[in-house]
Amino acid sequence: MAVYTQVSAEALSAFLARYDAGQLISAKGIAEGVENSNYLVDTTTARFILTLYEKRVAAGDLPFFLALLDHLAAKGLPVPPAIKDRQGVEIQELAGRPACLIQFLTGVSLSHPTPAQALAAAEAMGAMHRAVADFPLNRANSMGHASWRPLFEQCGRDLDRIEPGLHDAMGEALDAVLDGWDAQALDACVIHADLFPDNVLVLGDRVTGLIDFYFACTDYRVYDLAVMHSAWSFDASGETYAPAIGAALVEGYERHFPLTGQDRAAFARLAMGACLRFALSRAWDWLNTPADALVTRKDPLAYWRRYIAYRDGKAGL
Ligand SMILES: Nc1ncnc2c1ncn2[C@@H]1O[C@H](COP(=O)(O)OP(=O)(O)OP(=O)(O)O)[C@@H](O)[C@H]1O
Ligand SMILES: N[C@@H](CCO)C(=O)O
Repeated sequence: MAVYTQVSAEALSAFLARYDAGQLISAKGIAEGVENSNYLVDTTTARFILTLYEKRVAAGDLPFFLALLDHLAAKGLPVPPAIKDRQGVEIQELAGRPACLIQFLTGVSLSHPTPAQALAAAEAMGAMHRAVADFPLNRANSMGHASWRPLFEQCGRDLDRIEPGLHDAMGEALDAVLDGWDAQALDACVIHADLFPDNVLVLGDRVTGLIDFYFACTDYRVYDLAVMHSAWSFDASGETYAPAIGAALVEGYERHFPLTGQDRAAFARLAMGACLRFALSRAWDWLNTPADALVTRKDPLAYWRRYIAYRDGKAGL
């Protein structure tokens, strides 16, 4: 369960008093997610999400994320902007953490997407990439390719505790994927970088929310599609590839950005890179989260298996 920071009713009532947001009725910790602490907050006037930012979100990056959400919301994308208090302040401090009160969006977090939902979500990602064309800010990708080897080295030989031989196999994978990564002549823009099914809200086949922009950054545009492809087109164990979902993602995305020959040629490497990014962040968390923590650790091997599928041409475009 992703509630790392507990908030008392008194502290939350005092926090809400800064806003025109009614009186506190209830606040429930949200089980989903691994990065931040999230509460569903009901007041006498509305429902909100309260997010307290934890380990991987630097407070100094919050103005970028919130400006991006405001920009996308102003263009009609279904993203949840932060609420401003009476003084116009969006970023507060609560229980010792940076905190924001966020607009609640209706819809259901996806766990087992259908091809129609995949198509709609990838189309929404394409619309997002269009909408950032005049967004003036940039943010380096803190979980981008330059961070993978340092993270691998921090995990070190402990990787072999996850699976014997994993350390050397991942080392070889990094050598192969990183060689020439920088030299790829691909478009870059602000991307979501973590658009997993659980970060898309839907009602039926309609996308009602794109959420969790806290890895958003400037990187190769098609890398965002590759992240999405790796997250959506496999079962949870990473063993079974679902080509119909993969094809639906590409079809949806191409409604905004038809893939060029260069995009297609780069795709397998981008997807392998995405797999290493998530295998490594999961491995780090796996090795450093106590087994009795109130958060469900995500399986790094489920991402390592995806890497092998892309490498061996068993998944892809
Ligand atoms: N604005 C919102 N409106 C409605 N529900 C939301 C909103 N923001 C978050 N949620 C709910 O809270 C859950 C957790 O949120 P979120 O994915 O942002 O957490 P996280 O810890 O950052 O997750 P992750 O592990 O994906 O990085 C979501 O799956 C969704 O159900
Ligand atoms: N979406 C990521 C968590 C955020 O880094 C994962 O499933 O590993």
